[in-house]
Amino acid sequence: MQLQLDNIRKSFGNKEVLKGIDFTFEQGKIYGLLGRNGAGKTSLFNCLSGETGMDSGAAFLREQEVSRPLEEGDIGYVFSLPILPEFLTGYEFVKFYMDINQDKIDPGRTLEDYFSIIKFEEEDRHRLIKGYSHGMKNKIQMLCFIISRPPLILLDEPLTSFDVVVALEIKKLLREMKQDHIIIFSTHILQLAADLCDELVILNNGYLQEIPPETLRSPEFEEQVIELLRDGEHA
Ligand SMILES: Nc1ncnc2c1ncn2[C@@H]1O[C@H](COP(=O)(O)OP(=O)(O)OP(=O)(O)O)[C@@H](O)[C@H]1O
Repeated sequence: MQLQLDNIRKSFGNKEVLKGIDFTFEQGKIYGLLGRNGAGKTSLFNCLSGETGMDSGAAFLREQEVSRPLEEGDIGYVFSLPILPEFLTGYEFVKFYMDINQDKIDPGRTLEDYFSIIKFEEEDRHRLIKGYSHGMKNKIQMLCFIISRPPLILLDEPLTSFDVVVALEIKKLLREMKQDHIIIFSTHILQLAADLCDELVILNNGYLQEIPPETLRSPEFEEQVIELLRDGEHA
């Protein structure tokens, strides 16, 4: 499976944020999406998920030589600011989410199993989401894609809100899941990107550019990425 982005453009007023994004992402890999503040990472995710309309261009999922337009149901999106029904408890929400995704659930897993996967304390499961910390809300959002297993998973800087133990668990989980998905992960933490991701892409000056794999494993990795980001500033 591949995700093909074809000349995606997006402007806000006079500001052209995405100037023609062309890229092919492959199943089985975790992609790190890097870019300066305001580069357009969230805008790209929003365009893909349908949160925001793109001005032109398109996104396709390609499977066994057949391409079809990417649809909302193909995407699991973890926002940097989690959006959840605050009036429900975590338990109520996850139960509801499992009910509406019954056809997609791994049949061997129960609601308790899912909460254990994200290390969610028993006592917290029955509290209102309204009172959850940022990291706890992010965990619940992550659980949604663990349950429904969509082909494309977009993560907008999620691991920064997790404590080290949970971050490690989630990294492990993403690595385990990657075979069946396309995972794109935006972050400002270069070490995390180098550690977790199979490939890195930089959003620079409205375009998406691949970082050569040899850079990812080189000792000068950080310097080279910062250099690329600086170059983009003047492009
Ligand atoms: N709804 C909107 N209306 C107007 N401008 C917007 C809107 N959404 C994003 N922008 C602008 O588009 C540009 C890209 O923003 P975006 O949030 O996509 O960047 P980002 O790479 O995710 O940044 P950061 O790393 O700081 O989170 C910014 O200049 C931002 O102000």
